[in-house]
Amino acid sequence: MDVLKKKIAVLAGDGIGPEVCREAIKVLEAVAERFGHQFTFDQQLMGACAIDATDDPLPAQTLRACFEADAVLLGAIGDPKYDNDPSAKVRPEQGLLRLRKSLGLYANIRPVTAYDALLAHSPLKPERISGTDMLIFRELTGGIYFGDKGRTDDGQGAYDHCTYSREEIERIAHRAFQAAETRRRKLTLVDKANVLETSRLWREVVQQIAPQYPEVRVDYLFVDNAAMQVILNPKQFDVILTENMFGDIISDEASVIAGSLGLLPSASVGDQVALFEPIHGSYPQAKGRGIANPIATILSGAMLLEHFGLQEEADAVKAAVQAALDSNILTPELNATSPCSTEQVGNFIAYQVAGGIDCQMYKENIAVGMSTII
Ligand SMILES: NC(=O)C1=CN([C@@H]2O[C@H](COP(=O)(O)OP(=O)(O)OC[C@H]3O[C@@H](n4cnc5c(N)ncnc54)[C@H](O)[C@@H]3O)[C@@H](O)[C@H]2O)C=CC1
Ligand SMILES: CC(C)CC(=O)C(=O)O
Ligand SMILES: [Mg+2]
Repeated sequence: MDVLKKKIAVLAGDGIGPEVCREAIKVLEAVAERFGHQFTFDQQLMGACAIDATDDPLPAQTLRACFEADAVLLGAIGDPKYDNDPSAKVRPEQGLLRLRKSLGLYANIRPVTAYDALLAHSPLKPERISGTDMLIFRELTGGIYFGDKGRTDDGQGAYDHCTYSREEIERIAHRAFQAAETRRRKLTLVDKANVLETSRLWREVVQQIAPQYPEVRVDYLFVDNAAMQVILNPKQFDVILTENMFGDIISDEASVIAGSLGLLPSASVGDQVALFEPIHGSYPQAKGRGIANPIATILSGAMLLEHFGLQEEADAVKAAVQAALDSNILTPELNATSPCSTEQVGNFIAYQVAGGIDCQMYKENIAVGMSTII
């Protein structure tokens, strides 16, 4: 087989970003070794670390590297020094939003799975969440996050405008319908059409597109009800389609079904280079402590492999993650009694991908302090 050569731009970012990216890269390197591919990783600055180095959260060099890459792997950005300073004019999140816009990443796809091995870790009743398998299509380059924002002239008020064009809705709606066709053929549009004009446009466009996908059953939920239904009866959902802010909120909420925010990956796609990132943020409280769960980023790596058309390789990563879950090789938020570190979880998954390892032996190695066996 020909050697597949791919260049991956890595924007590790802030907080736990570099720690979780390190483990995802380790796993992708194990994939390359086992399957005979060549992946090169081009590390670039974005977020608070980029502001520190260049005064710009998305330096031109970083953007150029993304355009020159076959895919982008992102950790997370954000730092409390900006979160706690509402007057800061330059902010890490501006880099992320500008990146999404510049790369045209209009569809953010967030799978939510209830793993049998973790059912007991969710605060939700196992029988309610068992078997959950939903795919959230979050619009990523429009809506209120990108509208005009500012303070009123008297300085006593503020505004954030929410706008959507028909075209912005159509392009992600088609992707969501196409995904639903390959799954359980149900699409739920989450909006606030009883109040918001933008939501009424979303309904109008989805109703117009729906006849092109006759096998897909469409239903509509207001976002407040959806927020409740997602945890009350998550199994009712197949594909959820929604706008930017609602998707941001609903997907963090849905991570409670999986058991941890540190488990949910995502793919952001558009017409150019695609980007893969965990749905969580920079979790600054965990920075440098080795407690961050790397699985969301590792699974984002699996989505990256699928994007390259490497299904067998992606399946190998998912199987290795499953082995970690089944063997309780997990970070402290999911395993309080015998927790593993970020690095140990990454090592185990990479080792599994590279050729397998006996789980019991690995646990014994961890117990005697051999944290780096790969
Ligand atoms: N895509 C991105 O880069 C995002 C960046 N942010 C930024 O991240 C910073 C922190 O924001 P927060 O609201 O605290 O959200 P966050 O997602 O960083 O953390 C929220 C909570 O989720 C849990 N968590 C998150 N990641 C985890 C992991 N890998 N393993 C285990 N538990 C994990 C922790 O309990 C944490 O307290 C802010 O500066 C924010 O702007 C927030 C969301 C997304
Ligand atoms: C800057 C935010 C929009 C990041 C975030 O919360 C996300 O993408 O999920
Ligand atoms: Mg979010």
